[in-house]
Amino acid sequence: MGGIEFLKGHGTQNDFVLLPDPDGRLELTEANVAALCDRRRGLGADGVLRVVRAEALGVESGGEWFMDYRNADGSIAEMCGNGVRVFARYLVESGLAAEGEFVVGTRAGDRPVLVRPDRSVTVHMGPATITGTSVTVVAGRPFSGVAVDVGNPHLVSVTEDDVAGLDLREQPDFDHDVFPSGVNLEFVNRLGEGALRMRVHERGVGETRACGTGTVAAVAAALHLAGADTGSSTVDIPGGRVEVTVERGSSTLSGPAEIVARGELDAVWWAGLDA
Ligand SMILES: N[C@@H](CCC[C@H](N)C(=O)O)C(=O)O
Repeated sequence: MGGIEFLKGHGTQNDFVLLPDPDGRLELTEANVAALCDRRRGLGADGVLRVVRAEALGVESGGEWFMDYRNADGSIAEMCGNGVRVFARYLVESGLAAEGEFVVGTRAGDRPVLVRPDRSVTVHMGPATITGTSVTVVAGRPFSGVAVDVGNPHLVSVTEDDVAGLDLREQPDFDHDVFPSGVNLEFVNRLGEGALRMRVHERGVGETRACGTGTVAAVAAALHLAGADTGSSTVDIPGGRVEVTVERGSSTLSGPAEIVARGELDAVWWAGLDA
């Protein structure tokens, strides 16, 4: 039995296993994705990016390739900003797309990307929509936040407390009536004009070292709280720095993307995961 091709990559240390599956033959289940992403019994990653032709899934897209994204716990999410950058980098490095501009299909819709020779990728992330306010509780402390939809749900708390001191090892509480499908939680400090620092607790993963959609949500929320709806900012996360621009009805995310390894999954191990 032949092995299953994989690659490992990251965008600002938000790390992913990529599974090239052009014709949509691989069966992904919650169990096999969770095992693959486990840092002890699998390869370890914050999520899986299945690289599949949109046509093979019967998905409408202006692009040839569809990013089938799964969180580390096996759940499906609509969108992943760092994942799209890594996905695009892989397509170029493997000769499946030419450097420059092309479109990647996602569950949140088409995302145009620009892949540069210096390994940085800009993604057009679509609208960042303010949907209301809510509260999250970290280790008994409430933080009020701005709810932002970036294709997936976010609650952004801009705080004076140094976010470096937060204990995000446990799932913070949130209002399940406001976020019935769960929510990504961002905690943000303003560092100065056009500069933010952020930590994140991701839905379906836990604390990660970066979240692309989260950084777009953070900039949109910080602008909103300052009475603005357009602007640009750097966002420092534990895994590095990205640049975000929010406009009316659109946004962009720019940052690095790396492919770090490639190999084969053991076919017997993989087949046994669902047994
Ligand atoms: N890390 C991602 C977001 C991945 C999805 C998220 N955990 C969710 O469930 O919505 C990013 O870079 O945007």
